[in-house]
Amino acid sequence: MHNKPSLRYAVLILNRPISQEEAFMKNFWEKATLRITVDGGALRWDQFLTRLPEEISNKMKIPDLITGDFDSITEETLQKYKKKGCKVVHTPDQDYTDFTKALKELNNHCQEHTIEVDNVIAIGQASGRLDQILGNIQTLYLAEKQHLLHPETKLYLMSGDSLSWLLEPGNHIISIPEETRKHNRAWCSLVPIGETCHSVTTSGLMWNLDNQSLKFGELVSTSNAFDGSDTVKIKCSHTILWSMKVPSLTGE
Ligand SMILES: Nc1ncnc2c1ncn2[C@@H]1O[C@H](COP(=O)(O)OP(=O)(O)OP(=O)(O)O)[C@@H](O)[C@H]1O
Ligand SMILES: Cc1ncc(C[n+]2csc(CCO)c2C)c(N)n1
Repeated sequence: MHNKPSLRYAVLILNRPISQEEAFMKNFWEKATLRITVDGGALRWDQFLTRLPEEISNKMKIPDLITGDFDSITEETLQKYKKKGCKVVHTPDQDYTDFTKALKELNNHCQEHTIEVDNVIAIGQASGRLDQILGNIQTLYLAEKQHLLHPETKLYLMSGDSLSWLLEPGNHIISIPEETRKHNRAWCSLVPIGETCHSVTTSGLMWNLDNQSLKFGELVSTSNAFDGSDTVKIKCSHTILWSMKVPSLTGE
């Protein structure tokens, strides 16, 4: 047995209902190195806390940072968290989404406080507004292309029991949790966003690709599945969006 390196991560709460199971979300929040709520995300966090017994929610850590253009958070909630001592950063720029701006503030905060995180996990149901969902994918791209985060920091979007991130050109090995492998409807997908991925080769999937091209209007690998292997291996020539089911965090 060897010790796993400690996981340093930041959690970002976007403006969607938090569908994660209470025990998971509570631990995930408490163990984070940094906690950020993005605009209306502060309301969602506040609502989530009402699902926990008061003696527990009262003892929980407060957000380190509340950001946004503040068109969604209520003044009451903003003041409540200010009083608790949360740092508030207003990001009024209307050329970037609050999620994108929150990543910049996260990076500033890390530099100011000499904090390092290996992973940033943004939590928010992908639902309702397709433009916001696509905007969130654009943020994944901007984080990479505009170096919004430390080059070693990975960014993930968690929506209910689905986890998504970008696979940059090259080779990737993804460990598949046992619970996902055994689940008979565990899905995954490889989606080329904005450009053709000229060559993709995979192993560990129900529908593997062999030096094939992914392109909208031609081939896009949605509703793929795992073949039971411990890992999925992917070689891609261009950036693609990988999404997969993670162990149920919703009790479903
Ligand atoms: N329907 C949705 N689906 C997915 N993500 C969403 C949705 N609505 C909001 N979000 C995420 O939560 C963040 C904060 O949402 P909020 O509603 O406060 O922002 P907004 O003012 O409507 O839009 P923007 O974030 O672009 O300024 C958004 O930047 C986005 O990442
Ligand atoms: C070409 C272009 N399209 C849309 C917007 C609008 N916009 C994009 S992000 C954002 C913030 C939302 O809270 C707003 C209003 C823009 N600025 N530029």
